[in-house]
Amino acid sequence: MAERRPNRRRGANEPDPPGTAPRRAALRLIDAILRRGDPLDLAAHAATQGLGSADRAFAIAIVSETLRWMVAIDALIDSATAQQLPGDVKSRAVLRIALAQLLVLKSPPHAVVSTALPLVAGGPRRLVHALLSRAQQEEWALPDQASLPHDAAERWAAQWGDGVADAAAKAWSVPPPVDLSFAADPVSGEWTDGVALAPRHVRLARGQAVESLPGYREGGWWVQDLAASLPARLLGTGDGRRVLDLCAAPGGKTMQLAAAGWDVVAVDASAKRLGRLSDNLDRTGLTAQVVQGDIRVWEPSAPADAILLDAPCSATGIFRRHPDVLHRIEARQITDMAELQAALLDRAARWLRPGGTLVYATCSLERAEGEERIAAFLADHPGWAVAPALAHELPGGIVPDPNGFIRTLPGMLAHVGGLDGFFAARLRAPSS
Ligand SMILES: C[S@@+](CC[C@H](N)C(=O)[O-])C[C@H]1O[C@@H](n2cnc3c(N)ncnc32)[C@H](O)[C@@H]1O
Repeated sequence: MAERRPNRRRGANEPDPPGTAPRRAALRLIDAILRRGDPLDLAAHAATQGLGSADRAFAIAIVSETLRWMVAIDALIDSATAQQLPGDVKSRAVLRIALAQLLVLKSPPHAVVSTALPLVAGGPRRLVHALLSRAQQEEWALPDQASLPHDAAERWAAQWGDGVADAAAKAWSVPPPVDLSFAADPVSGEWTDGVALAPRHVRLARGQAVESLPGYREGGWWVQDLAASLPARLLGTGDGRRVLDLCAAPGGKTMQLAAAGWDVVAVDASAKRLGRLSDNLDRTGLTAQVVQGDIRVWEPSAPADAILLDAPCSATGIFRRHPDVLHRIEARQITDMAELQAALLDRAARWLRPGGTLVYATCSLERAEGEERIAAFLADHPGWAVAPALAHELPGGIVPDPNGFIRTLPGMLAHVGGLDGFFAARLRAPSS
């Protein structure tokens, strides 16, 4: 992107300096996330409309790094202002994205300042200018480790202990590696840059363009965090038996199940997300029956041998990849999600043949959406039992918890790039 030095004074009708458009988009996007609570990936489309792909990627990078480092950036802003700027004023948002560019993305300072000032037109331009100048003169720097937003830090310290909350902050400070799941064991020698942490898995260092990796077109693999691949592994091979993949889109687990020989019925309420699932099946050459349905009302025509319910959840476990999540999710949403999960689990349990297996999973780091959900389900459904996950079913370094559940936490496998936070329980239906 071409950049130029800022004019000393700009007239009201002067055009924005080059490079302002992606920053303006970043400002819209961060507003949608922090004020309206919109997810980054949904809001990005509207906020970046009209931008080319490089500017769009830049706007999203600004927002992602702003969110990841926001606690530390806010502390810097507050240390330099006599009166604390309210959390939701535009000038704070402009300072946040400008400081993320200066301190994280290392954008040229003159470009950061010249493009920040038009964003506060009609507001405290002087304050913004003075603070950004001070940041440069005093060579402000961020700490080595990002801090979690207050609510998440408190919730996780209370649920998992200070060590896990600290490991989460560490994990949040660096973008995560790229995990690939394979339909069949990868050809040895083809992935020498990667490390296999489980069968049909390769982990690559971050920053690789997925489309340029070997075999992308042939569709032998797809991107899926190692933790996200664990629930489907609990169902083993299908040998043509029928599995209901409930809440299936965009289809990471559908592809695993199809590749493992299951006859898959993939159900999801979202037509748009099912479109991505169908694209994924087309690319990988795997097959599944794709059904659009809300499982609060939809019903299968016959009982299934197995069910995978990858329930909608707060998604707090995937905070490394979605740095907006921890800024958006509040206790109330976790409670609402837990209620929905209970309803979906209750319906899914009716659709299994006697003695069949149901795997329940969420990408959440909240007990209310995992351990507590299953405890409540078992209390309400006599005859159902936990079929404990076994150590040999899991990658080395991950062991089932004392209840036989899979609970991946920040800090696990940290020496090889860590894991998303996931919960999975395998349950057995009564045999009659
Ligand atoms: C965690 S995502 C699923 C991820 C997917 N299993 C995978 O591995 O790629 C949850 C999904 O639940 C779907 N969903 C939410 N509520 C639903 C409902 N009532 N009925 C069916 N699908 C629902 C959402 O559209 C979303 O695609």
